[in-house]
Amino acid sequence: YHMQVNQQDVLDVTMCPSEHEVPGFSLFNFTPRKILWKESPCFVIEMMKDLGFIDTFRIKIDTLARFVLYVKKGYREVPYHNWQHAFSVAHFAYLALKNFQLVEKGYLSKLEALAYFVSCLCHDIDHRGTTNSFQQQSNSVLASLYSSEGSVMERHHLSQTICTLNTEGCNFLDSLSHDDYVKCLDLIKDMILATDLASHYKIHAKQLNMAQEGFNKTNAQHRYYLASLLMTCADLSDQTKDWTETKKVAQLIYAEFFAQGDLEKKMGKEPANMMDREKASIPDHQLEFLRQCCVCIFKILATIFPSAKVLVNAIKQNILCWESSKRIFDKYCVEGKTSYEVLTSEE
Ligand SMILES: Cc1nc2ccc(C(=O)N[C@]34C[C@H]5C[C@H](C[C@H](C5)C3)C4)cc2n2c(-c3ccccc3Cl)nnc12
Ligand SMILES: [Mg+2]
Ligand SMILES: [Zn+2]
Repeated sequence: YHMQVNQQDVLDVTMCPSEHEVPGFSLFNFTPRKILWKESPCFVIEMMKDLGFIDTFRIKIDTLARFVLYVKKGYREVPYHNWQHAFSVAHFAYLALKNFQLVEKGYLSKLEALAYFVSCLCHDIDHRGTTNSFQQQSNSVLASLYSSEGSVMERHHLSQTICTLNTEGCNFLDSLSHDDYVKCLDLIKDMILATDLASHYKIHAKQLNMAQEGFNKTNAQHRYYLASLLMTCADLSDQTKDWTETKKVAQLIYAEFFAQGDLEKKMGKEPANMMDREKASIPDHQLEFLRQCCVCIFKILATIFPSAKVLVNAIKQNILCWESSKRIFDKYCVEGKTSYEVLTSEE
């Protein structure tokens, strides 16, 4: 683990001009993918300053800058699960913290808010663009390490996060009290493991129940369900943006899925339909995913935070767009094009 981040890079980030006043930056319809890759580390620092973390936790900026640069280097150049995804997920955490006033209204403690933001930034570190089931199928090193506990990739992302914190000059949490430090790492563990979508499906009913009963701040289970919900919403936040963004993100996700499918075919394995570029019907699969998974999760969020209603509406809008683009897909697919060719062709 000897990737070097040079001192000049660290200085550039610590000196980032605070006039990063990008109009609409803290609104739900802002698309963080438009932030320049080179400037993104500065924006991470700006968001943490704006959220009050620097003062509350006496964070040294140059240590934080080095941590952020190592985390950014820790992401691979895969189509979807790259640094840009991490940055966009952390940006949603920033939006949620500000717009739902999660700390001000007592939903999260300041320490939980810090853990939430950091977990979003780190939740997919060193992702290879392949799924947990692929780790088992291919008997990867990560599977041999973690498959007995499940959530193979997520356990690896957590391990990479801890390793980065323990890298020389990167532990920006070292001014926390011992108890707060242990508590923070515990929270980061729960939050990163919560991003395994298979785990989300297991607690979805309980989260719905919690929202209907009414969130109880003194109930530890409720706090755990809310933290998990906030992680899943951040991870899926691309789906709450406008159609152009949603379509662009779908191209990246399926580029990853189909690359895995191609690999599985080479390994003599039969890929799942959603991974097979010859069989997948992208609009159908996306309509199912948005209707079965996304809308439900953001409706629970909107039950607790009424201002999240706009996010549910954005997803419903994207469902309509997938339905109308499905008609176009069906026409072209009759002519023998695969749905990926249609998705990536300029309309
Ligand atoms: C737009 C969009 N579509 C997506 C369609 C499908 C799936 C997906 O993993 N489905 C499942 C379906 C069942 C039960 C579990 C395990 C497996 C079997 C595979 C989940 C994810 C999708 N996804 C994600 C995303 C979120 C978290 C981790 C990885 C990813 Cl890729 N982020 N955006 C999207
Ligand atoms: Mg993940
Ligand atoms: Zn993710």
